[in-house]
Amino acid sequence: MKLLSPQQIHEWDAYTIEHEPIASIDLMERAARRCTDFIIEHNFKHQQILIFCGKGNNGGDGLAIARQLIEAGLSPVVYILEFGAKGTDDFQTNLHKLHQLTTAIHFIQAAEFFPVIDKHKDLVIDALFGSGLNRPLQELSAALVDHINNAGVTVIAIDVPSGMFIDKSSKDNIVIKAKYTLTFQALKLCFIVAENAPCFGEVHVLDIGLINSFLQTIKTYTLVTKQLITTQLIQRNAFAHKGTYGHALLIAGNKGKMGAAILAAKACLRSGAGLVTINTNENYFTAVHAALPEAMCIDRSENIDHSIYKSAGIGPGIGVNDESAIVVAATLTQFTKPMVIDADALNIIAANEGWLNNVPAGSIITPHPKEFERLFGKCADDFERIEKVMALSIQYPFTIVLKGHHTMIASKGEAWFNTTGNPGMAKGGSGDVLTGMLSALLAQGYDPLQSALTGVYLHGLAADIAIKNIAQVSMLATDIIDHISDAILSLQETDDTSLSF
Ligand SMILES: NC(=O)C1=CN([C@@H]2O[C@H](COP(=O)(O)OP(=O)(O)OC[C@H]3O[C@@H](n4cnc5c(N)ncnc54)[C@H](OP(=O)(O)O)[C@@H]3O)[C@@H](O)[C@H]2O)[C@H](O)CC1
Ligand SMILES: [K+]
Repeated sequence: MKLLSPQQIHEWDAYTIEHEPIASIDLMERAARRCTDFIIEHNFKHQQILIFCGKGNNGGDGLAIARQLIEAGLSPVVYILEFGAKGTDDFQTNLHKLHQLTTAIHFIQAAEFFPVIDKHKDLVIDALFGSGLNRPLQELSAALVDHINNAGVTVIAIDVPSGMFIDKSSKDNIVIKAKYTLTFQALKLCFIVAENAPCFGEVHVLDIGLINSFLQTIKTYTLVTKQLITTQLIQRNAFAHKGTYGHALLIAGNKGKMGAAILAAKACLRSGAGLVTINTNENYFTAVHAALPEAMCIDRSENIDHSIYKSAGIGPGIGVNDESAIVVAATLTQFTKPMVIDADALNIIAANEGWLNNVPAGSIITPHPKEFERLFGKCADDFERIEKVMALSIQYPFTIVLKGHHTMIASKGEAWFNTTGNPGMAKGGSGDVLTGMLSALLAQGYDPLQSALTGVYLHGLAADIAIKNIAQVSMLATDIIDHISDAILSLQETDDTSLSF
């Protein structure tokens, strides 16, 4: 599934109108019908539905919803934000139809016409502005959105909360705070970024029958879904032995942080690496062997024969200190195969100018936003960060995994956003698990981008499976590891639950 810009959405609309073919007004009717069905099915216990409409097609949707609700026996009241200009053709057609059914249509020309909103009795449908928003809300429209937000009422936003841009930052702007957003046909970038989360609430993607073949021609961000991942899986060979699936080296752990190394190593083995060796201080070998007998250890002060390892993961729990910096510098220059670089290894690279240029081609770096900032500087907002990641993925020969609720994976100017995972993962150790998983996939011969997409997806999926039986607040990184196998097994099932959002 792809994340389209407003222009691409508009073109998709036009493509469907021409090729289905369907009249634009009928497409609006279909979109409105999906929203009306949602409202009726959810059986909101509110006594009064207030529908706020602009005069574009988003407002047209609102008018069509009002009519369909009346036809279903409800009595919504419609408020139209009046700027003096005529509405779009489909808006006007729907206004005309609505006038035949009700007189409860009010025009708002000034703040004195704002209705009193009772949060206990009213349900608000926000159809003021949709994908046609081209500037921040100001004056009357901003005052109306403030008025709705201040009422603390349940709001259902149609397509997008009014005031929210689809593909650029709306930070510090006035935006509707919706409890539900009913967006048409596909997710949009605005629902992927954390900065918009307080405004979009629960996002439901409603299928309005736009023609999917249009998407084949579109180059844009893609969502990582089950379908994408299952097509990339490498099947195990019946004649395989432990050497077939690679030996992963994990340069991880240090005094007080051996847990990071053990988590990474266990995740690495659970994700299919044939052999795992942890490079750490000799003093901690016993801890590793007690917790994970399947893992081997080599001492950090020894010279490493890099040739025997198919992949390396460096960073979890190594600490930012001179000894670790020496290991990072040596590994960057001597380990010529793809590696996963995480945590303190990233912090060490960030603190040493020019080291980023030594990262071997085909590697994967996995910063969270703070580590990203240390490496590449501050960004004003989430959208600027996404653009920066895109530019960096062209500039550098490595894959960037920017961790977050919808982890972004970028390589060579193309980017994907993950769809699995949950807030239970916001706990120490989750990142170490991911490093182990990615190292395992590289060791098995997945290419770096495939490893990043598959590893990130499975990591989130394992956590999603874990919370079926564990409260999100109680989930541990170990629980993610314990469900990696279930996640892999579930890829063999045919239903595609990953598309739900
Ligand atoms: N495939 C689909 O997704 C479908 C979408 N539908 C719905 O259509 C809207 C998009 O409708 P559109 O008419 O293009 O745009 P809006 O309704 O969002 O906006 C209308 C006009 O409002 C003006 N505008 C923009 N920003 C502001 C602002 N800050 N303040 C005041 N006015 C603003 C602008 O006109 P200007 O001439 O003033 O620049 C907009 O053109 C989509 O979101 C869906 O809800 C279809 O119903 C079905 C298919
Ligand atoms: K809206």
